[in-house]
Formats: sequence, C-alpha cells, structure tokens
Amino acid sequence: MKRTVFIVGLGLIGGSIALAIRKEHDVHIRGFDISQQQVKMALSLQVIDEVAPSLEEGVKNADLIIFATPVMKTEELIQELAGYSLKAGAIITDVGSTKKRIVTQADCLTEKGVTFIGGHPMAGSHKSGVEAARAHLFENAFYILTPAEGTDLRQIIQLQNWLKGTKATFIELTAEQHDRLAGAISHFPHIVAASLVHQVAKMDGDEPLVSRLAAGGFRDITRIASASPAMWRDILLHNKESLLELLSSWTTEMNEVRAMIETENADDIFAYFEQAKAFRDGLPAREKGAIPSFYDLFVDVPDHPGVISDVTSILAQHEISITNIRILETREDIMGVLRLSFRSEEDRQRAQVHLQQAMYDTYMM
Ligand SMILES: NC(=O)c1ccc[n+]([C@@H]2O[C@H](COP(=O)([O-])OP(=O)(O)OC[C@H]3O[C@@H](n4cnc5c(N)ncnc54)[C@H](O)[C@@H]3O)[C@@H](O)[C@H]2O)c1
Ligand SMILES: O=C(O)C(=O)C[C@]1(C(=O)O)C=C[C@@H](O)C=C1
Repeated sequence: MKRTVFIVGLGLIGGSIALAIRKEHDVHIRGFDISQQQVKMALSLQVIDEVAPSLEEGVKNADLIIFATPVMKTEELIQELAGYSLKAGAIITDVGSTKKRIVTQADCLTEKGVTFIGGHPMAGSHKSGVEAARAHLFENAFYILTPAEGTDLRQIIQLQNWLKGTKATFIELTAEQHDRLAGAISHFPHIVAASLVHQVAKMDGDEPLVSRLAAGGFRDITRIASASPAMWRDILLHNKESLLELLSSWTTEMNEVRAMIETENADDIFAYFEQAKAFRDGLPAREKGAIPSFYDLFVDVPDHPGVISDVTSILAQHEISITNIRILETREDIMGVLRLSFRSEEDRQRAQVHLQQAMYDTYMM
C-alpha cells in the first residue's frame, strides 16, 4: 500500500514540496486548505490526489504531515493537531520562515510521543499560490531543520529521505539560531524593501513621474515587496525580538551614513560602498540561499521590435528553456539589456554559446 503524505496549506511552498516528494516517492498525497480555489487548482495541477474535508480527517493514517500555512496559523494548527489521534511513527514537520515559536508550540506533540521536526526551505519567491509551485524550487537551496534535543536521528534521516526530491542541502540549527540568521538575511530585508516602496509611494502623490521612472535598481531591491502580506505580517510578529535588535542597529548605521553625507566625507562614503561590494561579491554564487542565485545571462540588445522574439527563438531552436525574462534599462534608441534566467548552469552556458554565435553580446554577473 502507498504511504500517505498530508499537506496543510496548498500554496507556493506546500505545492512545491508536494511536487518534489512525488518526484522521488510513489505516494498518495492528501491536501487541505481553507481556500477552495487553491484546493481546486491543486487537484487540477495534480499536486495532490485527494482533498481532506478537515484537518482531523486529513491526519488519519498519514505517514508524513507537513504544515505549509502562514506561521501564526501553523502555531494554531499544531495545537489543534495535538487533540487528534495520529498514525504511530508519523513524522510532523513545517516549512515556516520562523522556528522558535513553532517548535515551542510543538512541545505539545513531543509530550504525546509524536515526532515534530521544524523545517525551513530557504528559497522561495514573491509569488504566492499553488499555481506558482515548482518541483525544483528548492534545488541547491539550504533546507534548515531544527529538531528538538533528543529527536531520534533515524527520524531526521527519514524526513530528509522524504524530502530528497527537493535536491536541497540539509543543515541543522537551533530554532534560536535560525530566527537570528533568517531575521538578518531574509526578514529584515523584506522590511527594508517595503519601506523603500512606501517612500516612493508617498512621493508619488506630488510627483507622479516617480513611479514611471522607478526602474533598474529600485525594481531589483524591491521585488520582494510584492510578497504575500499575510505571510510577512506573521513572520514579523513571530520574530519580534531579532527584528527589534536589527532595527536598532540599522537605525544606528543609517545615522552614520547621514553623518558621512552631512560632513561630505568622500573617503568614508567610498569605503562604505567598497566594503559592501566586497562582501556582496564574495557571497557564494551558485548556491541558492536567502539570496537565491539564478542562472542569469545578460544580453545587450538594440531597442527595436522583434529583438526579444529573435533571442527566444534562438533558444527554442536549441531546446533551451528559460525560467524568466526581463528587460532592464530600455530607453528610446539606447541599447537595452535582457536578463534571461535559466534552470541550470548548463542551460545558461549553452544559451551563451548560441547567442554569441548569433552576434549578441552576453555576459554573466
Ligand atoms: N514564499 C516563500 O518564499 C517562502 C519560502 C520558504 C518558506 N515559506 C513559508 O511557507 C509557508 C507558506 O508560504 P507560501 O509562500 O506557500 O504562502 P501561500 O500564500 O502561497 O500559501 C499558504 C496557503 O495556506 C493556506 N492557509 C491559510 N490558513 C490556512 C488554514 N487555517 N488551514 C489551511 N490552509 C490555510 C492559504 O489559503 C494558502 O493557500 C509560510 O509559513 C512561509 O513563511 C515561504
Ligand atoms: O526570493 C524571494 O522572493 C524570497 O523572499 C524568498 C525568501 C527569502 O529569501 O527571504 C523568503 C522567505 C522564506 O522564508 C525564504 C526565502
């Protein structure tokens, strides 16, 4: 008989995990979501095989239960789960972006002899919903596990085996460590991105031109401001302590930048950017992390009609798929840049060869 996986929350991450599990295991996947639209879509995309009418029904006979709901909901649902009878040996995990409050809540399961192992696949997108789910979303990403002290090693290995289709790299951290690190490299940057958007939105009232001019750098740094407000509301409430500390040190740093500008301290300003560039350039490029690395190729293109279809048809002729395409800096009569994203380094390199043969200037960053 097939083993059963039960996924609660059939959105971007729940859906992607389901697809990744299916790649490696012959399983029956059951799903539950409060949104009927997401449920229908998950069924039609064959992300799940069956819909559970409730959490209580869904957990019956499940070998693996995965919570992929916003983190405050996950906390509530774990408490509810403790009231239901679960299959002996079942493993419970979650994919939430915060860990401390979730693993603390999960003590109520541990007390009942149920294994809960907190998890966080450190890759994602600003998109939500099962329609954006992809089996390869977590390839090369870090997948953090936060098992409680005393968790049976065999169950950690079993969970990793369930999740091997993600092709992620597993690492273990304590929940506290996780929240401190994720706060700095994921949660706080989302606050900054949203604040930059607010700043421009406020100017927009008096200077409507500002949003039309918002291009290149602004769009790159604020992409993540398009993420789900419900998900980020919950993350900020859960990781309050780390985020308040980060806000204090950021404020101090911004005051230092203010002083450098006020005193026109050219050397310090240069050093500020130089040191940031050195650290940023030194980050590992091929590993997806909280700063996901895409296999991007930049192509200089003259700004005239038909150029995009020419580039994409060259790639299609050689059966190279692109995962994303974006036009950067197009201005009238000025050379623009196309950013093409690929699924693998091999695709990127093949694309470069064929586009160069067609006389396009290409470069990687
Ligand atoms: N988006 C990312 O980049 C990312 C990456 C890693 C981890 N995460 C974490 O994954 C989790 C899910 O995020 P997502 O991006 O898939 O969001 P999503 O909005 O795409 O999906 C969340 C789903 O949960 C459902 N849901 C909400 N309350 C529910 C309830 N009470 N019962 C059942 N279903 C309910 C929603 O209807 C939705 O379909 C969050 O905890 C988030 O912190 C997100
Ligand atoms: O790439 C994005 O859009 C993301 O924001 C993904 C991202 C992040 O890197 O901060 C967001 C939250 C998750 O918990 C993990 C990954």
